[in-house]
Amino acid sequence: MLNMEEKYEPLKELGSGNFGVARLVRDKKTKQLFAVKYIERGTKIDEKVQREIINHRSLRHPNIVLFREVMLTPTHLAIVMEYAAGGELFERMCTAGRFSEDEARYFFQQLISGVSYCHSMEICHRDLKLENTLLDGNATPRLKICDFGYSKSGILHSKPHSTVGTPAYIAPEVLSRKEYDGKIADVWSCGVTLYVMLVGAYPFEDPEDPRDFRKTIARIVSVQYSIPDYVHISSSCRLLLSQIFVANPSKRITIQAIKNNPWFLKNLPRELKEGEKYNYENLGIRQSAQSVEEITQIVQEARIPAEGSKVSWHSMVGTFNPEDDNYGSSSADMA
Ligand SMILES: Nc1ncnc2c1ncn2[C@@H]1O[C@H](COP(=O)(O)OP(=O)(O)OP(=O)(O)O)[C@@H](O)[C@H]1O
Repeated sequence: MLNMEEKYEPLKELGSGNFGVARLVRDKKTKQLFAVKYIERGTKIDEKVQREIINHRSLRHPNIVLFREVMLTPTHLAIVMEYAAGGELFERMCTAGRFSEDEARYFFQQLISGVSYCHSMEICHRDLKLENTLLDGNATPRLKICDFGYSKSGILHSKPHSTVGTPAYIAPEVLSRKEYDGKIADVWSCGVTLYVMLVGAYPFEDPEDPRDFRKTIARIVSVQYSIPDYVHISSSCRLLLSQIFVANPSKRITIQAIKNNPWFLKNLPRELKEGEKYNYENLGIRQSAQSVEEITQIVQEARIPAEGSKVSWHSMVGTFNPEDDNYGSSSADMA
């Protein structure tokens, strides 16, 4: 079996996250491009990493970055996945300032399509946000949900109760520290994503004091948001936002109801309509041939620190501290 260096040629760095770096590589045989996330071997490879990989592996949908395989390098665990050449949707929105309603709907439809699929596989994402959605390289870009670091499977894992996610995107019930339904909490985060695309700002942040986490929390819990006068949003879109931003999860609109909402259905691309099958084989991308057992074995092996490396005692994931007003928009595990 080929090792990482024999199989893939490294091309450039794509960026770095909490866990490590991501690189663009080319399959030496097929010449196809892939993105690889490298996580240092040793204590950084924990249950969460394993969960991310196993959950990601089971998903196969045009709006979800496709998992390909995991490999070991002498120093890192390498997660090979579909390369999204269009970069982060967040960057695109920052460049545009905000999106028109039609543009926002175009991306929102794809987001909901991907999330709905995840939920049908009994996986909730728990960290949906603009920064975790990438775009492919097409002229009419396709949205790709990535980063399953906080995902939970209803089959493999217990019901979520820990406060994870990114403050600006967190649903009220997630803040309560009681058990919650991860799928319904995902709906709220999709609503925040839609608002951010339309307005170019976070719905529950005080524009005068955006970094004051306590204020944001208070506004989330009391569902206090408004749409600035200078932003034109149709009444049907406002209605949908108001149906998503409902504090009581049992009264919040469901993904299924969003998919039947008139605003959502406008200009819905054919391929997103129920029943349309998307064929990855046409793109020449084959999904992972690795079994769950093989992946588990590789991940277990990656838990052993690389020879000669210093043992890292702390995981790189910082514990969220509400006292720290520099939380920014990055994800944090607040359990
Ligand atoms: N499949 C991919 N295709 C293209 N670019 C990617 C892909 N996956 C990640 N990237 C880019 O690589 C960078 C690092 O990604 P990574 O997932 O390691 O961290 P992150 O998402 O920024 O943060 P974290 O995982 O810590 O929340 C990001 O800027 C992201 O845009």
